[in-house]
Amino acid sequence: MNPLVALTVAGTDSGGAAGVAADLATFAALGAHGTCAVTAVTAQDTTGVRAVVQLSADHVQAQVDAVLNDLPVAVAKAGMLGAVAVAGVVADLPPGLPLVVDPVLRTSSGAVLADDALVTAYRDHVLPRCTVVTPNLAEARRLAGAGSEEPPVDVALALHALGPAVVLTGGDPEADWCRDLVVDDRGRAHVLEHAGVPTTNDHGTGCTFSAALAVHLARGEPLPTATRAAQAFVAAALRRSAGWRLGRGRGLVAHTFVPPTQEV
Ligand SMILES: Nc1ncnc2c1ncn2[C@@H]1O[C@H](COP(=O)(O)OP(=O)(O)OP(=O)(O)O)[C@@H](O)[C@H]1O
Ligand SMILES: Cc1ncc(CO)c(N)n1
Repeated sequence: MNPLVALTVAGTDSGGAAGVAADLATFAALGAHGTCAVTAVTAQDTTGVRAVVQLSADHVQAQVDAVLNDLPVAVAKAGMLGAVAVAGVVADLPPGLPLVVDPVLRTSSGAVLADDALVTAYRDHVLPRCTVVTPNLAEARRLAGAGSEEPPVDVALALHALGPAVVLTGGDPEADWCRDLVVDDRGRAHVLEHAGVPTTNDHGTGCTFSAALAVHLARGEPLPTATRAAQAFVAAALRRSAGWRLGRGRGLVAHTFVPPTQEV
């Protein structure tokens, strides 16, 4: 039997925690074959982003075409896009292909990965095309043009009004409970609460979550069920890396699935 094939359109993280590395590791862990179209190459580690080389929209399109013309891709996810023209490539993915968009506007270390023109392109072209968008609250407010006083449910509903279902993620290393707010395709809101894992080794959670969500949706699960499964996948990964002491900055969410072979 063939595995499900998933495509990520995203940037690389040289530290191996976020972006394409997280997506391919997550697809593999869930039994899917991962393919990728790289949008940008970052020089990045646990302390932050040092440099970014943006790939041309033509080259991103060429990677997408190579994959789609050869392999039976069942679902796509988009992470860092980096440029308005690349947002256009994502918006032009074949209309029937389910698409999860994790808007990458700024990293947790503070690097700005999207300017105002790219935010506008997300709002006008990418969100109306995608199946589900998975921003955190700061990203959701920026995409919706909402102020800090607007309640999260209203922000999520404003994004839903642009077209997609929404999972507004609420990861918090200090909270006993994390709350992800789901607005399904019919505009019904569900708060999906789960136990927080007390760890600051959480670099890469957003990418890992949206990649896991894409695989579960492609298997036909309704959005709340797929969200629960993706939450559980991230929580297990966070528990696995909670004791790691790797890097000088914010540590990595685990993408290893067998016990470590060497301690450092
Ligand atoms: N400490 C934690 N314990 C349990 N679940 C967590 C924790 N941190 C994040 N999550 C979960 O991980 C998923 C991704 O959410 P998060 O809010 O971290 O995304 P993000 O802010 O976009 O991540 P990133 O910083 O990688 O961009 C959500 O389901 C969230 O609840
Ligand atoms: C390449 C890349 N994509 C996404 C994120 C989001 O955290 C990141 N830090 N780097």
